[in-house]
Amino acid sequence: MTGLVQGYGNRQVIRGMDLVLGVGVFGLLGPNGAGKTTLFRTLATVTPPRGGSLEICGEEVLSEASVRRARRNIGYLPQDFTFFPSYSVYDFVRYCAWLRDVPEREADGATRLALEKVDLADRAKARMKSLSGGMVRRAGIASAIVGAPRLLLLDEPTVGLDPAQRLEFRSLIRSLRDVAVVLSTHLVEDVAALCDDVAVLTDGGFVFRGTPADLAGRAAADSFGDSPLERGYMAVLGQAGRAAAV
Ligand SMILES: Nc1ncnc2c1ncn2[C@@H]1O[C@H](COP(=O)(O)OP(=O)(O)OP(=O)(O)O)[C@@H](O)[C@H]1O
Repeated sequence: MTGLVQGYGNRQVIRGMDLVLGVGVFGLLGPNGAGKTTLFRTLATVTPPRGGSLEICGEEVLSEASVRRARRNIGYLPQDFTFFPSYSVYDFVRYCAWLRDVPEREADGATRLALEKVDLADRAKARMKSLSGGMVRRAGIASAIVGAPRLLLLDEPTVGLDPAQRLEFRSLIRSLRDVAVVLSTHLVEDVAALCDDVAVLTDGGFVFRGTPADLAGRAAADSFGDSPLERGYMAVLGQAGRAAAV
């Protein structure tokens, strides 16, 4: 994306953002209201940009036809995703495969594979409304990865997962090949465990981009936090806040 602008009403939320992503896991950190979900919705082509340009898999997203082509390559797990409660887990993921134009002859196999990857194969026939919160989140992850998208957008995917499930989620993400993953989280340990590249978003712009080790290196002697990465993150936010106040 180049010079991307996004907002609501008179309010600008993303202010002229440039971002190029390749294969790997890109972590997006930022406080509440920083614009992470707004950025995800724009990358997922749910909301057209107000300004600037967006290119997905080498094609600029402009016309309705280019949006449709882009969506075939995008797996998106929104922060609050919806589903038909009476659908079975299998039908929910299969429906998402259909929405993404996964070829008909591949859709059943892709659905089964996605359910296996999130360890829900044995619940395939259960109704969505009968699942626990963590299982619903795993079904959502399956709906995002079904059909092996090239761009995977995961907005706070680990919310509601228990510690064992979070570890399984990490190994699932590590097992993905040839995918650009964008992962937003409030848990810096997820970033430390998964990301090669991390950015801190605040007030609609990036105030940091680098490796998790670079971010940890930004910690100052008086920074808050229980780990080097948390202290680095808090230091970056503190510096951004002071700069904005000047
Ligand atoms: N539909 C909307 N209409 C108007 N303003 C909105 C809308 N959605 C989000 N906003 C505003 O845009 C800003 C960015 O919100 P966004 O949800 O993108 O932040 P976020 O970084 O995802 O926050 P969180 O960590 O709480 O999920 C916030 O000030 C929010 O109030």
